[in-house]
Amino acid sequence: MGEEAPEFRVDNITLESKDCEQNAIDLGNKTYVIGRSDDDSKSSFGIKILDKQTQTWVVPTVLGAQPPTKSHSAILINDEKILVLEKGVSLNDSIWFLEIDTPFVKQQRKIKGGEVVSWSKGVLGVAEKPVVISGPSGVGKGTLIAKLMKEYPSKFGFSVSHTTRSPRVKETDGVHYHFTGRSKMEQDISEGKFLEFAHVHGNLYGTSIEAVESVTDEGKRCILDIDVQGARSVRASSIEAIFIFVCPPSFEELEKRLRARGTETEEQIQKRLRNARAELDQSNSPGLFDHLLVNDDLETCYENLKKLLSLDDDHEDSDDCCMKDGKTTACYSILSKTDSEILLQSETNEVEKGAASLLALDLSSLTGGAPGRTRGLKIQSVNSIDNGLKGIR
Ligand SMILES: Nc1ncnc2c1ncn2[C@@H]1O[C@H](COP(=O)(O)OP(=O)(O)OP(=O)(O)O)[C@@H](O)[C@H]1O
Ligand SMILES: Nc1nc2c(ncn2[C@@H]2O[C@H](COP(=O)(O)O)[C@@H](O)[C@H]2O)c(=O)[nH]1
Repeated sequence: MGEEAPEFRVDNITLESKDCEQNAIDLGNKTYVIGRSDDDSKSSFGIKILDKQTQTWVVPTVLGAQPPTKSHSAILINDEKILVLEKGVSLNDSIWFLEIDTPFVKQQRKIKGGEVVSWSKGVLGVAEKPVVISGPSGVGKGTLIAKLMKEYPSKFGFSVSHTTRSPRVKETDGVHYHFTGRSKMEQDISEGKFLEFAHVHGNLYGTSIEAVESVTDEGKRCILDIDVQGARSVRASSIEAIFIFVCPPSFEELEKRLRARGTETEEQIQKRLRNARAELDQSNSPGLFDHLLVNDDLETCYENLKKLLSLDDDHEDSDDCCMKDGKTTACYSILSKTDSEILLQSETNEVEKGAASLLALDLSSLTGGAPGRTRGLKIQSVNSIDNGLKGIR
């Protein structure tokens, strides 16, 4: 429902006063007003949309973790997203994208039946695709993932799922799963906090957006251990991932492993085995899984997994990002934009401390986005203002 527009016009300008800073971004028939004003709650980053034809304001549903409320500069990147750069914080923490018409936002608009926008934090540097591992219960997914995490603790991070099933004896809340009640989980799902969820073996399981984002924020590659329904949902989302299905050498061996694990009752084992047949049938669904791995001998399977993930290659991260170590503390604001780059200008005192005065954010480097982070941001220093502005204006 829209409310009547107040009597002022907005263009691509920053509206600033002592207690209020807002950016107004025009796109087609709409103007997006981003930022906090005097009457907004100080704890939220207000967003309003003006329909210029009807002169009505709409307050959209805002998804995703939002930037802390500080002053910012903003610029339209394309008809799908706006770059919002927070002022006064280090570059690593300052880059945010407000998605206004991405596929995810379009999908959410349909679900929620109203105007929706979504925040997605930018993450600097080369980012590798998340890895989705599926396969029938008892095939050894958890065992393989545990080996990977043990050998490469700084490279991989596990997406800790939520589940309504009870913890097993050796399971810890927050480590193996977030154990939760059904009504709480259903509530969180309805509020859009989950990337995917599914009813599996009689319980509800799901991957929260936060679970994936917290791994990405640590600069690690995210591993998801989810069932085939979950893999399908992630495949249908905007997240680009590698999908691996782990098969048992035989059904008999699968049953043997499940029984030997000793964590399920006979009734639960029977249910998991019934579901295993269906999951194995779906492993060949066209376009779903990128790789099938047979877990016969554990060490052989683990070596094959490492090959799939290129862990046997000695490849280095790309060297062309001046923020490769992600440690810069300099602060920047938006200067200008071309089709391929956005120029960022450092605050004067940062140059004195030796920070690059001008940086170029390569727009072709962006991957991912809501739900989740916008990854792979490539930023290069531009030697001089003259060089930097060549072809920019
Ligand atoms: N290659 C293997 N050979 C023999 N036993 C194995 C092998 N891989 C895993 N196991 C054993 O099989 C059992 C099931 O493994 P695991 O718990 O990792 O399966 P899972 O696929 O994660 O199951 P779930 O989906 O139910 O969580 C464990 O007891 C594990 O030690
Ligand atoms: N769709 C999802 N499936 C999940 C998730 N977390 C785990 N799982 C799958 O559930 C079964 C059973 O797991 P268990 O720990 O009870 O043995 C297994 O296939 C997992 O892959 C999730 O977040 N979403």
